[in-house]
Amino acid sequence: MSMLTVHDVSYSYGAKRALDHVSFDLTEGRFCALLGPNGAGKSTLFSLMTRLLVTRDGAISVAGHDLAQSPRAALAQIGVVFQQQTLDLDMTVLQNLRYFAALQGLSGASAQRSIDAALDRLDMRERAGEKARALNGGHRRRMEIARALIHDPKVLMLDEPTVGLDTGSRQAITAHVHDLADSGLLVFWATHLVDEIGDDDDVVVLHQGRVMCHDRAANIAGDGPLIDAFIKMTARKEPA
Ligand SMILES: Nc1ncnc2c1ncn2[C@@H]1O[C@H](COP(=O)(O)OP(=O)(O)OP(=O)(O)O)[C@@H](O)[C@H]1O
Repeated sequence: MSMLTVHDVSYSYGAKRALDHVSFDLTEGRFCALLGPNGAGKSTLFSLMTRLLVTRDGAISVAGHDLAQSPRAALAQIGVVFQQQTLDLDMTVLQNLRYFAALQGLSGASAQRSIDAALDRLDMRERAGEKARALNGGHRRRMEIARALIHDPKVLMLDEPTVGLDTGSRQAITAHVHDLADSGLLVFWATHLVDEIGDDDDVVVLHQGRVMCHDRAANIAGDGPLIDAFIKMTARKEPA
């Protein structure tokens, strides 16, 4: 089933065209990387998908809900982890999650059930009593992913979630998030790091605001490594 549809979306910051007729369609139970170099338009697309920005050029729908016409229904199906950390470091993991659950209208036993389920999915239950400040970078990110799952969305979006993490933490997080896709979520993962993508993952390559291709990673890579295909596809420089 179609979970995230981007249809002919364009966006400009003044004279700067950041997205140019972007279209793709993603289905449930998949890990899809939005792969693009710096400045490709990944964060702009995330901002449009979460309605931090709006455009009249094109349409986005989430789990069948048009984002412009039914924003509440569409946003209810999205869990999002932004590039910048958004935790209260002086609260415990559990307090942070309870606060977010309350913002989502969850309380009491049902909130606790959702929190426990989200912590289990990220293997974070034993950290629930620790202050966020005491967690390492990888565990803070895992907690943010758990938080994004509390309201049981169908789509999990992450904007370059491994920036600044060491190799072990990056690998742990990419493995956890692939497991979430295997359990039925659509995971949409913006990155410029090819090594976070497996052969079986879907990839949308974005460059200078345009979709260069959308296919399985193995098909894009062909006979060589994915990085070579990516560099070739994104070698073209913007005209001065
Ligand atoms: N507020 C803004 N005003 C003007 N131009 C902007 C603004 N934000 C982004 N841009 C430009 O729009 C283009 C797309 O930027 P965007 O941040 O979406 O790319 P990105 O792929 O997320 O890059 P990065 O990986 O560096 O975060 C870039 O050329 C950027 O310079």
